[in-house]
Amino acid sequence: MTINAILTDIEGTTSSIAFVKDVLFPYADRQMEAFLERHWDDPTVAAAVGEAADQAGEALDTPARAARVLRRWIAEDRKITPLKTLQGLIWRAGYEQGDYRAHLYPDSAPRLRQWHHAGLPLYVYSSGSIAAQKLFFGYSEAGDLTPLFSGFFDTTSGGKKEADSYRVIQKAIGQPAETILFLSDVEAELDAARAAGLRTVLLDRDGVIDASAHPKVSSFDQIDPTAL
Ligand SMILES: CSCCC(=O)C(=O)COP(=O)(O)O
Ligand SMILES: [Mg+2]
Repeated sequence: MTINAILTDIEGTTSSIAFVKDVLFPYADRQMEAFLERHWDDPTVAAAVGEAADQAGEALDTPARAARVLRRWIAEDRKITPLKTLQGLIWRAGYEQGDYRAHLYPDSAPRLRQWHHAGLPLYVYSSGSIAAQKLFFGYSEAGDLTPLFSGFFDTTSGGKKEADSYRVIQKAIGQPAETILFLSDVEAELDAARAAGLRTVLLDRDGVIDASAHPKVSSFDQIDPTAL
């Protein structure tokens, strides 16, 4: 069966977990309270804080109270949409000021470019907000890769371990499920994608996974969409 589109995860797949955990998350953690103080009346920020309050089940009526909950969620790596929205807004300044550029494994950008130039539409599905994904690939170590992508999906399509999320994404991509290849480093995400009918490949970047129910590679160089 031909592959008509590739849907890729970011953290642990195109890019290292360490960049997200050791650079991006601490940056958002450090800036959260000051950012909320500066932007408290911004409608996007106010809506995200309101949504966070609903999910936390407590009043987040000051920047300090909101920051305490949001920073705890960062430490717990919670994939909660309002947290992801606020992280994306905070990371923008870091990218624009040149504090960091997004990490990419050496094989990621060349293969993404090759697949794009071969006419294969590429999509991203990450727990990071769509705005954060565009910043990530816009300010990557390999330059601006955003033109390579035909679309971006985040937790507003649902959680990455839920099969329904992949059904939503498949409909948006508009290709038969069995012609969409999903790339991820997380077995539970691949299980959910497979349950929705997508093809799957597990990225085992550090070569530490003994066995998987999914085809397993350690590099994008080992993926040939025409041979799947
Ligand atoms: C878009 S960059 C930040 C990624 C992020 O916030 C995250 O939680 C990583 O999630 P992923 O689904 O890419 O593993
Ligand atoms: Mg991942």
